[in-house]
Amino acid sequence: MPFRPEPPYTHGQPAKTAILLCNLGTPDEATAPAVRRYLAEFLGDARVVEIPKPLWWLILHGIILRVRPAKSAAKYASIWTAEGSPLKVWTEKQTTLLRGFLGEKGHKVEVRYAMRYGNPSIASQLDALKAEGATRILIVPMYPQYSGTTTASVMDAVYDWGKRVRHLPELRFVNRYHDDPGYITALAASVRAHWMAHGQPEKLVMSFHGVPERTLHLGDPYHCECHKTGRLLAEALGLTKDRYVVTFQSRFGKAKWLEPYTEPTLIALGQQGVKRVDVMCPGFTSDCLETLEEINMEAREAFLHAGGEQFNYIPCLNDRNEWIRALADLSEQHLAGWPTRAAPDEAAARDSLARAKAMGAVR
Ligand SMILES: C=CC1=C(C)c2cc3[nH]c(cc4nc(cc5[nH]c(cc1n2)c(C)c5CCC(=O)O)C(CCC(=O)O)=C4C)c(C)c3C=C
Ligand SMILES: [Fe+2]
Ligand SMILES: [Fe+2]
Repeated sequence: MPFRPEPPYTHGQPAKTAILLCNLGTPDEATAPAVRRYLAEFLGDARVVEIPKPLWWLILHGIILRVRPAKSAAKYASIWTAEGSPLKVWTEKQTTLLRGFLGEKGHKVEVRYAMRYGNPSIASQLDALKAEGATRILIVPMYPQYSGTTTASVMDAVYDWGKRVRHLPELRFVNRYHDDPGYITALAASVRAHWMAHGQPEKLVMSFHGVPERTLHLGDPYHCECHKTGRLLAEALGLTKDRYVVTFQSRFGKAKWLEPYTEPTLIALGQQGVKRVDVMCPGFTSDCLETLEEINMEAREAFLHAGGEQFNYIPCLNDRNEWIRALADLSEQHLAGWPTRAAPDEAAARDSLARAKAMGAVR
């Protein structure tokens, strides 16, 4: 792809910092065509499904994209809000709150969000930031636990954008924050607030999104990072090992995924006589289809059918104050030590601009 024209004079300008929060993405509408478009992009990503392309393309386009969109669209319809998909609504809100939070602390930082799949795309938001003069961009994936399937895929999208940009901004990435004290504190505060209102359960189920088990054997740190989050959260809450369990949800396809699976664990707990569970999804920074429908509807029903009596869902971090503060602290830590250039070099700027004008590149 050819490089596109860019403003000729950009050196010597003062550093302008921006933060791009990157989430997974969600369909534009809760309809089968919109879900098909979204799933085609998502499941067409070789980071997400590692089956060799010719075979996977046959399965994806021949079966999955014909069958799944209608079923998934009905599920999306059950959680859709007046403002749109919860994932997008929360991500948007987090962006606004983080911008305000950093502004109040005196930081001149633009904050935007992008979606890895669907809209607004990572490329479109990076284009917009560059057009606004951003010279340093911190990429913050909204995934606390690093996985090749998610975090690395955000990086791919950023690098792909960079391949067609002549004058690249400086880039920094946050790889992980599964053990960040602010993130753990925010999770613990959300559980404590829930317990204040409802008392404590027999078991706290911490359900993380699953990934194929083979990714663990191939070196993906995701499984270990989920367990570390679980352990740190349990420690913060003073829970002994018998009071909580880390599980994995959202299995996709026939392969073995990380175990124990969430729903079968809840069924087993119900059958063993556990009457009350609290379920939370610490790996999801906003509520979405996988938490609101799969956990709070489907898994709830499975537990209650298996003999359980009380199923409490603890919402994701969403717009919690402690979480926005954690995001602000995390951003500050990653922005620290990033040198700002001294005052712009006025002479160089005039000279460069005059040359650009002489060449007819700018008017
Ligand atoms: C939180 C981290 C996530 C990981 C890791 C992850 C891996 C992963 N996901 C799929 C397949 C699907 N996931 C779907 C929805 C979905 N996944 C995440 C997050 C992670 N996925 C979120 C936040 C959501 C919800 C999006 C929303 O719009 O609310 C879906 C689509 C829904 C459906 O059709 O059921 C699929 C499919 C794979 C294969 C995978 C790793 C290999
Ligand atoms: Fe997923
Ligand atoms: Fe699901």
